Amino acid sequence: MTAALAVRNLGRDHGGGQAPALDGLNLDVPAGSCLALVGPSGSGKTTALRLVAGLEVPDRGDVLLDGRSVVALPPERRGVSMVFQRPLLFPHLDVLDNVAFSARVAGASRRAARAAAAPFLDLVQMGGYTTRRPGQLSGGQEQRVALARALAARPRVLLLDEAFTGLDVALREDMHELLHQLRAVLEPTVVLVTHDHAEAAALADSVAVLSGGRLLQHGDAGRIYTRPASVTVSRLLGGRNEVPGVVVGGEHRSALGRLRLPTDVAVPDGPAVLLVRQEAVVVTGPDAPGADAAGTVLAVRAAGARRALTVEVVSPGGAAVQVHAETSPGQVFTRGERVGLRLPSSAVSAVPPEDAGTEEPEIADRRTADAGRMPRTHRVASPAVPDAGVRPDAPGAPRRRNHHGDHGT
Ligand SMILES: Nc1ncnc2c1ncn2[C@@H]1O[C@H](COP(=O)(O)OP(=O)(O)OP(=O)(O)O)[C@@H](O)[C@H]1O
Repeated sequence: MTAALAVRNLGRDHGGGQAPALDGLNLDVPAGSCLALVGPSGSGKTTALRLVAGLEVPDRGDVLLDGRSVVALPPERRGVSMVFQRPLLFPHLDVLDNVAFSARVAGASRRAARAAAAPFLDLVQMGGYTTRRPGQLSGGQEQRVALARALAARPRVLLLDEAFTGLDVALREDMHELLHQLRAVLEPTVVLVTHDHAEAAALADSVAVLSGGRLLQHGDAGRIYTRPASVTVSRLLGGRNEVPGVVVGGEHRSALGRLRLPTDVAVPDGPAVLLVRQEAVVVTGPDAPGADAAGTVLAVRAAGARRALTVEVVSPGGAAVQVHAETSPGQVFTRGERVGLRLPSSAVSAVPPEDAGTEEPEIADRRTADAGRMPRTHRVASPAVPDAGVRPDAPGAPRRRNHHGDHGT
């Protein structure tokens, strides 16, 4: 019940002079692994899932399961199930009949289909709700039933399109735990689309970053956040710290001072932007041993159980740079306080500047306009209109309405 998924040069155009929704996508997802697709709204994530599911036909390229092309197969014969942000259960069927649906479509009797469906409801801990109608369930319960229905089709590949987005934090964490358990038992290959970096980091083995229909980077989930290939990827992954400077002999020099780069960060000598994840920055007392820099707290903001700090560091020459950090629960800092900053080498990387006009090396003896540029407010988009897709196992179901209000063809 698992398959290696590969997409090759996958492309989809919608015409009308629009840029391709997906342009030359190449991805390999090993059998049983989980890939997270992330990227801004309109970057082609849902299109990629729909092409894999067979809900749309690619204009170019191929989709392969265990090395065999499935593009000529209808959705219901691909061994792929998709779960959407909205559960899309049949309101007139009880929970068990909803989960039994794919077996019924395949020709099983109602009794046999219900018997086969029951264990999947148990798996999602909804075994006690078999006779309820979807309208009698909470949103989280409905989503569990939708997941059970997708799994009951025994997919080799499970596609989750922002399937946990509408749930509250506690419920989302429950669903994450459930997905871990389901993966251990059923081992489907999973591709999930999410705007939530914590979700991608928690669930995925690898993360692919899309922008404008193109793949910018695909890498190990444990590394891509600390080794983004570019400033753009860093921003798309929610990274907030970008410190312009220069690299000389494996050392980054900036208003922060001199930082030795990890040996696996291969950046040539010259202008380079230092990237460091805000959650990896360690905030200490100003004179704590081992601090890489010291600065003044400019802002403190609640970030769940943690605090997000903005710290201004001024070099001896007067160059200023802002560093974003997240403190551990229990650490208390106030505006105006002097603090030390430690930048663990495992979380530090450097990439060439993308825009020579705005990413000037900042080692000169002057204050910069960085105060206005550095504190990035990265947008973690959340679509205004929830996905209203169809299931591949629902023949004749209507195409979804996309987020821009127009219908598919
Ligand atoms: N049926 C359609 N007709 C025309 N254009 C479409 C259609 N479906 C999608 N698009 C366009 O294709 C591009 C990619 O859309 P897609 O839904 O794949 O993006 P996404 O990354 O999933 O976005 P979001 O995060 O908002 O869900 C967008 O520019 C979108 O407007």
